[in-house]
Amino acid sequence: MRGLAVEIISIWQKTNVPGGAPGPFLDALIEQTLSDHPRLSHPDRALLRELVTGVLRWRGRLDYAIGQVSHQPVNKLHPLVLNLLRLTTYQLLFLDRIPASAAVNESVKLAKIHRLPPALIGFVNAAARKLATALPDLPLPDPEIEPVTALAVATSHPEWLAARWLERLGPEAAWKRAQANNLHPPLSIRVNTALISPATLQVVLQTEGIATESGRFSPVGLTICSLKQSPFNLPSYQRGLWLFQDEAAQLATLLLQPQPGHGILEIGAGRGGKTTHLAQLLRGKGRILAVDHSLERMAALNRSRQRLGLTGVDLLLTDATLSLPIQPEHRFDRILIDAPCSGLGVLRRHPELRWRRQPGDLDRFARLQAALLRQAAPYMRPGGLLLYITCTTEPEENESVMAAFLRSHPDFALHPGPVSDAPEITPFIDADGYFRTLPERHDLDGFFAALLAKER
Ligand SMILES: C[S@@+](CC[C@H](N)C(=O)[O-])C[C@H]1O[C@@H](n2cnc3c(N)ncnc32)[C@H](O)[C@@H]1O
Repeated sequence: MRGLAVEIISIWQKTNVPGGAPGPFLDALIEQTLSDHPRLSHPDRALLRELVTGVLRWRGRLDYAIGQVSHQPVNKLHPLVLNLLRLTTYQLLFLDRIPASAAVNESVKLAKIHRLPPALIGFVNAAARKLATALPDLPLPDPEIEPVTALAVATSHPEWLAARWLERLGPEAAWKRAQANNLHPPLSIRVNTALISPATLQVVLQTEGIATESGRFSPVGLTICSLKQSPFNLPSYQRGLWLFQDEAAQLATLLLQPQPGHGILEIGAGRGGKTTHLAQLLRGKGRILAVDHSLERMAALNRSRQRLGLTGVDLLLTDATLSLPIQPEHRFDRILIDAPCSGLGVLRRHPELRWRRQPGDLDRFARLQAALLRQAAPYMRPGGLLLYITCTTEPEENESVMAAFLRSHPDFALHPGPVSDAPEITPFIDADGYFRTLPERHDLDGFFAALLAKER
């Protein structure tokens, strides 16, 4: 298991260099490995996930500890040696069910299996032993003396993010934000209300051995209490009764208030988390044109709509920053821009993203988001609604993009007042009229949404 974990971590690191072309998602690498090893037991599968995501979540803290016992700087260590030591340190710090001696011996065994030269095997052995002895008393940087480094190391975030949040939010809120990013998110699912009600699905899941609770915020959400088997083999999943989705995403979609019979344009449909929700709300009446430039994601959306038994969705594979292949006079009742973004609001769900992102990414995404809005806006009918959603907490991709769009599109305005179709949204609308969910405040993914109305 540990060998597979190190392999996945090493592949992710090699293919996701900050500033380089985007590589495969960590989730996809884990899923691929699991499907290549179908005989792994459920506990082994769970352990593999925990080791891989745990090491990448805590990489900053682990590297700090390794740096304290290594005579070489961490960034100069052989990549495999570093990943073996990260795995060992993670086990020593966070997994008390694995004895320290076993964690140390395992790292040496893996170094030998990978045929590292004897000097490097010796280095792994010595460093792992030192870590096992030193870790319990290893002091962390003092927040009074080095506030940025202290936050970055203790909560395992890159220094640029720690510095940015300390400056913008102040120390208390910055620490809460960073700590919340290291908690495991609840297992939230969305009920396919085209086929079943939330209450009935709870009963069905109970018969399958899965206890659930009602969604805390979303009227179509349930929370799985604990999962001791692969959820994807459950009959209820295969019959399309539900899908995994954070409640923040469910709430954000409700803002658009689609009505049966509506024509909806969705830019950035991806794997269709929100497309399929919109299709549920249309109740088979109306059409959604789901646009994305990723063939792999459109294929996943296609599979998802089939599994969920939803109709009325047309797929358009195109780069939506360029002029859209839609009749110029065509108008939609609703437009959803589910914008590509830095994902800094979903670090608890995708902990590895924090090492992938760089400060310059925020402006790069803002330009992309502005281009998508610019191309879609002319297709809005007067009196219609446009919803802009991101899963980032950073103003460059949220408020600034909206302010610039509203300046250049005076026929659009922020939708005033409460959302009549979805009263559960109201507590998440801030004083500026934006929808916002925060991991540290709501135990939800960090989403931002702005609902814009086009004048009649
Ligand atoms: C936030 S994700 C979509 C999530 C998805 N809507 C869901 O709810 O599951 C943003 C999507 O924008 C797509 N995208 C990024 N740049 C694009 C472009 N230039 N044209 C079209 N789609 C783009 C990405 O492929 C990605 O699927």
